[in-house]
Amino acid sequence: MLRRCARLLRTTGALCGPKRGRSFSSEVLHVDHSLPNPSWNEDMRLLFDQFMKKSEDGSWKRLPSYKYNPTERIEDVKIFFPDAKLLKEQMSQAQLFPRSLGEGVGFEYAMFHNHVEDRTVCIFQGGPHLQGAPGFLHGGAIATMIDSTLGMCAILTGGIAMTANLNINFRRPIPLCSVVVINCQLDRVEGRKLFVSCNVRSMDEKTLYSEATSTFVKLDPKKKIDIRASGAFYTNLQ
Ligand SMILES: CCCCCC/C=C\CCCCCCCC(=O)SCCNC(=O)CCNC(=O)[C@H](O)C(C)(C)COP(=O)(O)OP(=O)(O)OC[C@H]1O[C@@H](n2cnc3c(N)ncnc32)[C@H](O)[C@@H]1OP(=O)(O)O
Repeated sequence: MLRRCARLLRTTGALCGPKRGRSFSSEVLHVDHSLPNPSWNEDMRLLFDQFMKKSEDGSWKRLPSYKYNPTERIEDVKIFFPDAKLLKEQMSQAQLFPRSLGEGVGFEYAMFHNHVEDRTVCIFQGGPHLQGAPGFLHGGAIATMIDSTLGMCAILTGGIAMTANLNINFRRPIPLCSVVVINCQLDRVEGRKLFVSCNVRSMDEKTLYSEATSTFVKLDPKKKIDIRASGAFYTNLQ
């Protein structure tokens, strides 16, 4: 495992985050990070190929994933924010948290969604900078990927929604640099509430690492979100 981590560390830093005031080439802005890169180990590639095969008949779809907000996404969420100008300024500097670390050292993942079954699967290789207990993934890193996968499952089914509640049972520690599969499903919808759940298992499915249930709430366009009310977020960007 240590040798694998060392190899991952050597591949670090292919893409650095934007610095304020700099502009980015469309090459950087439009990199789809859910495609294989040199830091992916054999297990990750094998699972990716298996899901790509499943996607051939259209039942599963690979979800592209970008570090920076595509313009269309800003348009999608504008309706919930009273100050569209401020939103645009802030979002132009923002990076998707799980994509904000260098290649191979943080969150390497690809998600696939099945629209018929309302299921989302994430194949996830947690890199050496996500360590919690020595040799194992940090619980917060696991929670991040669980939240992100549940979030995609909820959003793709119900539209723009946010995590209202997330319960996780951590059953076994996840070895650093190993590959796990996060299997999410939409359980039910009640009004604006989307109930989703998932488990995190080893590639051979024999080890159950974690289980989670969550409630996402669809945002109500009548309730605008005032970015200025969130002082920390706003002042950090000044
Ligand atoms: C932002 C969308 C982006 C879209 C683009 C997609 C791009 C990339 C996707 C990546 C995936 C990311 C996934 C990660 C998601 C997150 O981590 S979100 C961050 C963490 N969450 C938050 O910060 C949310 C903070 N909370 C709120 O803003 C609000 O509380 C709320 C929006 C969740 C709900 O507020 P409101 O709309 O006012 O709803 P209410 O009227 O209060 O309640 C509606 C019903 O929901 C029930 N409810 C509310 N809160 C909870 C709760 N904590 N637990 C359980 N249930 C809750 C409430 O009881 C109401 O139910 P009834 O209708 O009365 O039955």
